[in-house]
Amino acid sequence: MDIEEKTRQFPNILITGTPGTGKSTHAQLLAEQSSVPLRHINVGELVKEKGLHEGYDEEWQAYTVDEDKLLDELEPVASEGGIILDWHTCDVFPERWIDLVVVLRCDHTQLWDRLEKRNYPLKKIQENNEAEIMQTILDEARESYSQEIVIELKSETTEDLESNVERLVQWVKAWRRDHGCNDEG
Ligand SMILES: Nc1ncnc2c1ncn2[C@@H]1O[C@H](COP(=O)(O)OP(=O)(O)O)[C@@H](O)[C@H]1O
Repeated sequence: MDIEEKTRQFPNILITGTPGTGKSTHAQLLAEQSSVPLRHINVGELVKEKGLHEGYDEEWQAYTVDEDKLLDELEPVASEGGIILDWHTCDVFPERWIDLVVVLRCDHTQLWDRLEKRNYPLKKIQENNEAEIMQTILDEARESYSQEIVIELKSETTEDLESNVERLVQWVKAWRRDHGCNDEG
C-alpha cells in the first residue's frame, strides 16, 4: 500500500464495459444513491470537453484520446478519491488509483438494439457487438488489475441495475469501514 492509498478517504471505482452495457446509467445512479459523496466522471465527455484528444476519427465517429493528457487531468481527483470513472477503456489507469473494477455485461442482441437506437454506424455496432461476445473488456480488466477487485455484473434489466447499484452502495460503505473512515460523523 503506498502513501497515497493510505490517505484516501473515499474509494475510486471504475465502471467499464462495452459501449451500451449501462456504464453511465449505473454511475449516475450510484452517485445519487451513495451515502457518501462520489463524483461521476464520464471519461468520454471529459475528453471532449477538455480537448484531451488528438482529433476526431470520422470513420469510427470517436475521438482519438491523448492518454497522457487524460491521466494528467485525472491525477489530482483520483488522488483525492471518491470518483466513479465511467469508460469503455479500462487498461490505461494506474492500478494504484482503482479500488474496484465493475465490468458490465449484456446479452449481445440486446446490446445491438441499444446501439442501433444511438444511431451508431453499422461498423461500430458490429465491432462492439463482437467485443461483447468475445468478452474483450472483461479480459482486459482481468489482465490490468488484480483479480480480487474485478467484478462482472449483468446489466440487462432494470432489476439488474437496481441490485447492482445497491450492491455497490454497500461495497462503498464496507470499504470505508475497512479503511477506518467514520460514516456517522
Ligand atoms: N440494466 C439495464 N436495464 C435496462 N436498460 C438499460 C440497462 N443498462 C443500460 N440500459 C439502457 O441502455 C442504454 C445505454 O446505457 P448507457 O448507460 O448509456 O450505456 P454506456 O454508458 O455503457 O454506453 C440506455 O438507453 C440505458 O437506459
